[in-house]
Amino acid sequence: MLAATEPADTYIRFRDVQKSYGAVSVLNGISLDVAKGEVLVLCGPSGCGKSTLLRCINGLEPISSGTISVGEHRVDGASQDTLQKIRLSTGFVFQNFNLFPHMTALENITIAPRKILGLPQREAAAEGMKLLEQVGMAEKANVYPFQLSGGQRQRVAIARALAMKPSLMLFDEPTSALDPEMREEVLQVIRQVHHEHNMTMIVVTHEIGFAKSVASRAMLLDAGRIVEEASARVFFEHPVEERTRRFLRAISNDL
Ligand SMILES: Nc1ncnc2c1ncn2[C@@H]1O[C@H](COP(=O)(O)OP(=O)(O)OP(=O)(O)O)[C@@H](O)[C@H]1O
Repeated sequence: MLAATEPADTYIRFRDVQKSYGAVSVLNGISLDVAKGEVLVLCGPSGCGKSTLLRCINGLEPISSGTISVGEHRVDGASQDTLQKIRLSTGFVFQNFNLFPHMTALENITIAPRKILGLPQREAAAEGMKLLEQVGMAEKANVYPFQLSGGQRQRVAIARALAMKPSLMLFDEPTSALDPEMREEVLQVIRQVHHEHNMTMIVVTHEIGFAKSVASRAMLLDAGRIVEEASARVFFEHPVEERTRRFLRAISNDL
């Protein structure tokens, strides 16, 4: 049952989440709601807990206390069966692509639908080709990851995540390993995925232009605490907290 203050269309809900690695406390009382179809941009200094927060969402990291729910599922304390359901409905795109090096672009995309969903090869390949077209990579279907640029690898990784028809996409610094000229092509694909699928997304990124163009909300995390959370327009143009202003100045100077 939802509390009266919670929006009915909440897809991800954190309540007072704490996460420690041994004696090191990494998330310190995170409470957060992400609505269905919303794009939340998450930023913060190195080591503040951004990747840990993403990994807690699909149970890759168990939390120390508090509660997390995703869709109809409670993540903390979930059975392996439930965790599997949550992970299958969550696409995860990492900084370093994590493509299988010995498989072509198309094979990278079809492997999970074939092995996990039991899709016949022909159907998986047809779906895979559609996705490669969507990310502008159809002509590279039979090419291996080492023959692709970083931006192209990341576009294949996005198509691979989409092949499982997720309801949620988590992006962990998807462009930070890329040269500046390749970043835009990946950001454009992420924008397009959102527009075409109206998918709920959390994107860890410091790309302000991208965040302004696609994010509904943005949030600054520092030392495992939410410093500021606001609409993307307010967050990037009129942040309330001095810490946010300082952070935004610092990342603008790095660009
Ligand atoms: N498996 C682990 N065991 C122990 N400590 C960890 C583990 N994973 C992360 N940490 C620590 O937790 C803290 C937060 O790490 P996390 O990767 O979530 O930060 P981040 O904000 O994503 O950083 P970055 O921007 O550098 O990727 C860091 O101090 C990190 O060293």
